[in-house]
Parts: sequence; structure tokens; C-alpha cells
Amino acid sequence: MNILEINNLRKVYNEGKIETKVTALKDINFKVKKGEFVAIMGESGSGKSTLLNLIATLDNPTSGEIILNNEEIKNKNDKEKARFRREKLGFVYQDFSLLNSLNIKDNIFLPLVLENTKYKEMEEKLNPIAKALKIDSLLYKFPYELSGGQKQRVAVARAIITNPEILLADEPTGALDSNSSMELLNIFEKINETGQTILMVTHSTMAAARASRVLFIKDGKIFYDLYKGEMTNEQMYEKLVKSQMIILAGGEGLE
Ligand SMILES: Nc1ncnc2c1ncn2[C@@H]1O[C@H](COP(=O)(O)OP(=O)(O)OP(=O)(O)O)[C@@H](O)[C@H]1O
Repeated sequence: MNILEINNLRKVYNEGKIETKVTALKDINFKVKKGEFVAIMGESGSGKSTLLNLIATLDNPTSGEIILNNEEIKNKNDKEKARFRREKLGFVYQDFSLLNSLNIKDNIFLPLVLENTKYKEMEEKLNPIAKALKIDSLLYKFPYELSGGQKQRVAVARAIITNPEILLADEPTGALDSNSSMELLNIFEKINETGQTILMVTHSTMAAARASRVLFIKDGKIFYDLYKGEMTNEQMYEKLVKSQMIILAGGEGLE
């Protein structure tokens, strides 16, 4: 079953202003099946964040379709989009985006509070997640008291507590040291094994090697679509390094 379908997606910023017009995405087409862990790679400025923001319903495409969970996003008004984001999507950003005025528990509860969930139900949802992410001893601390890796695990807990259809991550390891990055990627793998669909934008070849599939964006299009299949993490890493070199050199000889 496809959880996401993107057809002829185009995004032009500042259309009509000759000096500042940017065609960030020309013609993007791909489908994501439920349970896939997809990484999106591409050079700086290739449109990765633009694509994620469109899927996240935070911006509108110039043309094309985004069908998420069998719903066409452009048919929704702002209020419906906000509700859709809260109910169907989970977000993890490079900068963690936690509120310093709330303790960890309340940060994680935030999306459920917005849905008027009962406190007991929130606690029941939190307990197994906090254990799995090893943040159960941090729940009464505040974000500024945590390390980067701990903050990112809290951000993941907040993103998955609503049981989202798709977890969207923009450079989730971007601000983490190598140990914390590994830990986070292990968590993503585990969450994915439970059936969670993940779409992750990353510059890190190491991070992308953990995904079950990697999409490369170039010249506003999906230039290469690589499935991990039976490859190990190490083999996928090698393959990604090689593929990136070939893509940089123009793309001829990609298999
Ligand atoms: N709000 C905006 N207004 C105008 N141009 C924008 C806007 N956001 C992005 N762009 C332009 O669109 C293009 C794609 O940007 P985007 O941030 O999606 O790339 P990216 O692949 O995520 O880059 P990076 O890896 O550096 O984060 C770039 O040329 C960028 O300057």
C-alpha cells in the first residue's frame, strides 16, 4: 500500500520576479510504501528541504500532486492542514525544536494536549516510548539540561507519540556527534522495524546507508532511486559513496 504518492511536483519560489525566481523542484515523481525507510539526498540547494516542507503541508506546490494517506493535500484549507499535520505526521528537525519553558514530559505530551487527549492515556502512551528511547529518567528535566543526543531522542518521542502515518526528519543527525548519531540511527531502524514509515532528508552517507531506499535529487528531479535490498549497512555505504561520485561526474554509468 502506498502511503505517499508524488506526481509531477513543481515548486518555483518568487515566480514572476525575474531577479529572485528559483525553480527548486522541476518534476518530482515517486511513491513510498507503508513501512519504508526512505532517505533523500542531494547537493546543497537541490531542493530536499523544499520537498519535505511540501509533504509536511507547510508550503504549497506551484503545481503537481501530493497524495498522503490517500488524501490530496492541496484540497485542504489551513485549518484542515494543521489538523492533518498533528494527526498524521511526526517531525524531527536538526535543531530539536523543544520548548525550553516546558519539562521533557510536557514537551512530549504537547501534540497530544493539542488533541485534548486524557492525561492517563498520555501516560500510557509515553511509558513504553520513554523506555525504548532511554529517556525515562529525564522526564522531569528541562531541554537546556540535556545533551544533543538526549534532546533528539526526546524529539523522536514527541514525533511518534501520536502514532503518525509518516515520520518526517530533516537532517536529524546534523547537530549530533558521531556516537549520538549512531544511537539515533539505531532508534530509527528499530522504529522502522515496528512498521513506522520514515522519510529522512540527510547529507550524511552514513545515515542514508541505514535507510531501505535512497532517493537522490538533482536538477529538480529524482535522479536516482536506490534500494538497499539485501545489502548490509557497509555495502550500502560503499554503494552510496560510489553513486554520489558518479552523480557528481554527470551520472553516466549509474546502476
Ligand atoms: N523561501 C524561499 N524563498 C526563495 N528561495 C528559496 C526558499 N527556500 C529555498 N529556496 C531556494 O530553493 C532552492 C532549494 O532550497 P532547499 O533549501 O530546498 O535545498 P536543500 O537541498 O534542502 O539545501 P541544503 O542541503 O543546503 O539544506 C535553493 O536554491 C534555495 O535558495
